[in-house]
Amino acid sequence: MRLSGDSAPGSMNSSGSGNFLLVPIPEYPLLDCVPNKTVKIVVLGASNVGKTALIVRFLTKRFIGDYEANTGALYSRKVTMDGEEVSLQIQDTPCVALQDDAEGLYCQEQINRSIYWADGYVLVFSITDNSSYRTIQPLYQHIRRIHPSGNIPVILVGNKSDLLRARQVPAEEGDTLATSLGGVYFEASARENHEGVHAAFLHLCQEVIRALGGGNGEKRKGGLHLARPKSPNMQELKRRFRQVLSSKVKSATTI
Ligand SMILES: Nc1nc2c(ncn2[C@@H]2O[C@H](COP(=O)(O)OP(=O)(O)OP(=O)(O)O)[C@@H](O)[C@H]2O)c(=O)[nH]1
Repeated sequence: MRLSGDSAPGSMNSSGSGNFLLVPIPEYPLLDCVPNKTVKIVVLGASNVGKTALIVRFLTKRFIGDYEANTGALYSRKVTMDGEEVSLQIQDTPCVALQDDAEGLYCQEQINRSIYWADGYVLVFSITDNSSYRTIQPLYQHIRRIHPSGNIPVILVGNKSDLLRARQVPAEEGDTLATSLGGVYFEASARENHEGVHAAFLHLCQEVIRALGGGNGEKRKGGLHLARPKSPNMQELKRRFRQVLSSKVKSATTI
């Protein structure tokens, strides 16, 4: 899902649907990235598992409960990790779904772009929804098809751990699956707890930095060649850039 009003990050504007709160997420311009240290993370999973809620919890420490339908927002943040400044970019995505044969995935092109673009992957299911758990393996295989070689930094998050009575997926299954994907399993509740969510994202960031060799953020780009995902932030940036250009042209022509 998508945060209401996230095209105007950082503002407290309450316009738009009255049913949704706007959480201000501190942003900085993408052009202002920390040189050579950018960590790009994409959050993937089935519908209603809490992808947006986890991102919002991680970035704002808050849980707001209701979110608008997701169009794939990109959030950017400067963070300090192990004493070093890092540009962190987190891509929210529309849901993926299993095909009828339960092997393949319905997956929008926008998601493929995000998978290609990212350095690290948060695969989310809900512990209360077994079918969301069953999408994880095909989802990982899909990522593998886009990145056929090399290490894929990945974590598996079983969200909604506050709903213990409705649990459909035992923790051991999450653990086993994560291990088989070469990642670590985190159980978390975006609703109830910031620490678990924070620990999960932090772990992935560290894995990504390690995989990039502490290097320049440029990684293996085997497989498909896909453009960077479009995001509200980039579009806004381009709009501003065009504005500046056209004002320069105007002032140049009036001299
Ligand atoms: N109880 C509980 N509810 C949660 C938790 N995380 C999210 N939710 C609720 O689950 C619903 C879906 O959350 P979203 O963050 O919109 O999920 P999403 O995966 O982005 O959904 P899609 O846009 O369908 O892909 C919302 O009603 C949230 O309030 C959680 O940890 N515990």
